[in-house]
Amino acid sequence: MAAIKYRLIKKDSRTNARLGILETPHGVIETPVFMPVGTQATVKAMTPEELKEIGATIILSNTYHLYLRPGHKIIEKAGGLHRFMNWDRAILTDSGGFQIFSLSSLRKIKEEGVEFRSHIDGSKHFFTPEKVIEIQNALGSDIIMSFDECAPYPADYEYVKNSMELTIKWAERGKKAHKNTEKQALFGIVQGGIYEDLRKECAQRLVEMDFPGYSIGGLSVGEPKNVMYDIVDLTTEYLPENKPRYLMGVGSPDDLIEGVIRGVDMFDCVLPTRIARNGTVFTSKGKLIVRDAPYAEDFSPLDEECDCYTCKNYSRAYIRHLFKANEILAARLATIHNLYFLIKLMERIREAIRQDRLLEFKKQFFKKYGYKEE
Ligand SMILES: Nc1ccc2nc(N)nc(O)c2c1
Repeated sequence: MAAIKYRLIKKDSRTNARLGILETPHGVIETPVFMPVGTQATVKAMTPEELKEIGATIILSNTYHLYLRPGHKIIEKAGGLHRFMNWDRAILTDSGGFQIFSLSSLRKIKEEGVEFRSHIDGSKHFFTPEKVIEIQNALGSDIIMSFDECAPYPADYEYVKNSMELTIKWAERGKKAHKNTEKQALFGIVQGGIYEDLRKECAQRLVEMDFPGYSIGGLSVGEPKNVMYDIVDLTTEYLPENKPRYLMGVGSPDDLIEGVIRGVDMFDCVLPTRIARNGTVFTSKGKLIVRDAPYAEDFSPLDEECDCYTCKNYSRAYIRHLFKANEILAARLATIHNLYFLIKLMERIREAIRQDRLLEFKKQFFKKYGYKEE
């Protein structure tokens, strides 16, 4: 029996959007889904109960960070990541490839693996596809990622081609090393930069290896939005309909809608939690920097149309005050709201697919939010 089961419930009649159900060992997930990021075994400023309250069904954590601190062996001794962080719904762990390239200094990429220095204390480490699988097996996450190289943007064709070849080899080695297939679903990660032929080749070769799900990596790394959208469009074309597609590191409200339209089922992004801590929140009429002066005597909620705990109980003036006073509650109230906003957005997207009016929903949301149509 495989660790996860994806069922395609309905395809949108005019786009590549899909309504699906993803069954995992830690609960059922309705897709398309937004996954809050909990890199170091916590979604910053949120308790698991608050995450459940806002409707989160799956969260992310990270191999690179948890290996460095507190160490995957300690988490294994604690009974695994679910037990350690008191989260009994689904967890997806990223493999660390991306974090090594974005966080650590002194990296040496070889066929065998990647040598890097910890961003915490400069100690030297060596990740291989086998090591990364072993760490994720110890963490016990429900969905785990292959070890990949996320090519930088921009990068020339030769570099991306070699990098993609390495990602394929590492995916094969990781798949061989992964024994716990009943409990943990290993996804392949499609790379290939912005090059159509490399994306097609990478997707086809990963599909031949028959993973239970596929991530689209190497995007949301600084490329223009329309380039990202085009690469997503062409990559999903080569991925099987009956398996989930996960667009890594995305995103903002417009990116979520555009990604769903192009056939993506799963998303994660640090944006909602990160900007919340800096006092920027999503609202149905666009982003709002609540710490700004105009809100000093604005006693309305962050968003008139939002029914989250924050919007039901606190005013912009109060939340602005908390930010100005550097109070911890500021980050908590803004984070609750931002995560709820995106999780609610996904719920409205799923409803729009059900009613076959996704494009109308996009038009209406974009107009109100202040986005210009692509
Ligand atoms: N934008 C991103 C975010 C996370 C990623 N994780 C992995 N493993 N690979 C990528 O290409 C990513 C890209």
